[in-house]
Amino acid sequence: MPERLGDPLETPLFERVAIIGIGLIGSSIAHAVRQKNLAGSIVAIDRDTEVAARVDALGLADAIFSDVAEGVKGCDLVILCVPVGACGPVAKQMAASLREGVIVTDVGSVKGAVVASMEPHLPAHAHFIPGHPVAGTEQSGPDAGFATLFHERWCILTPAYGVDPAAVARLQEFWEGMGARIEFMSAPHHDLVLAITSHVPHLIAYNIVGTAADLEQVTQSEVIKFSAGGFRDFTRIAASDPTMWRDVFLNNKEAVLEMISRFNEDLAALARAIRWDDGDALYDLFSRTRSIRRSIIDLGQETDAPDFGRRPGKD
Ligand SMILES: NC(=O)C1=CN([C@@H]2O[C@H](COP(=O)(O)OP(=O)(O)OC[C@H]3O[C@@H](n4cnc5c(N)ncnc54)[C@H](O)[C@@H]3O)[C@@H](O)[C@H]2O)C=CC1
Ligand SMILES: O=C(O)C(=O)Cc1ccc(O)cc1
Repeated sequence: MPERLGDPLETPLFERVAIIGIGLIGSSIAHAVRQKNLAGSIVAIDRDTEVAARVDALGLADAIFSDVAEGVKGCDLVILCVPVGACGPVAKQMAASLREGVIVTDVGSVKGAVVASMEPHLPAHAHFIPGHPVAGTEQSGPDAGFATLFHERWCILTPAYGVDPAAVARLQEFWEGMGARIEFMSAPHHDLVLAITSHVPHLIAYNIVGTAADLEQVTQSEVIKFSAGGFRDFTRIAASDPTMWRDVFLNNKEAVLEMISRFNEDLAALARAIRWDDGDALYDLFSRTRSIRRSIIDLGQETDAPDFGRRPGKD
């Protein structure tokens, strides 16, 4: 296995990296870039002045801008870390300021809609390589980030056919420098896979917490008091950022709706098994799902801790 958690690079991979959107993901990238010396300098760009002030206080960047077009000037790597619905407008704002040969990438949880909204704005001299680190937490904002977020996590890249392989290799090296493992796939396939592994699970969490909160026969304090069971894990997921997840669902409609309809069918079959005392059907499914959990742990992709992301020193 290649060394992922090694020493800082002697020579940075990029001269000047612009990170647009300094929330959980943007600040984690900034920490990791610093720690591993992956870029000569870091430019942080965020439209929110309070975020910019925190970035300054935390010392996350060498320069801070609120104007995207100003901030990206002279950068050889530009990473969009904004909610997916903002990617198109941001691409439009920065297009005319992009340096010759720049690599433009993003971290959005949806790929098809991000590509469709960004690509028309980008100049031919930019190498556009969409990306998605499959690593995160329910936290958001510049204080939530940490350098090890991407360690041993997958980062999916979805370059279009014909994109310069040398640019793809450089971006791969960048993510590997932050400890991630790279997988390549098409944008539509990414959106289908993530719909079932991430988007629908978040929707289910939002829904179950909403349903519990609305129950008339159970008080709010009982929901909180007895949430030590499975419900507690759902509340963590349902605490995820509302803007980010609104954008995910509105931008991956087709795949999410397809998975919801499959999910509804399977849920109806479970309800039927309960109604007709079909214990074998329940036992069979629960045994199958238990072995899936065990194989995820065997693959080293999860610990028995409830959190998906790891926040050393923060939990
Ligand atoms: N939160 C998570 O666990 C993960 C999130 N992602 C993706 O990463 C992206 C960012 O997510 P987070 O870091 O969690 O969000 P966040 O809410 O922590 O940070 C987003 C930042 O973008 C800034 N922003 C929004 N619109 C902007 C604009 N037009 N121009 C400049 N700045 C703007 C906001 O002020 C905020 O500081 C999203 O696309 C999300 O889908 C990917 C993997 C995991
Ligand atoms: O906190 C969790 O459990 C997550 O699932 C984090 C996460 C959220 C969105 C992504 O696109 C990738 C990872």
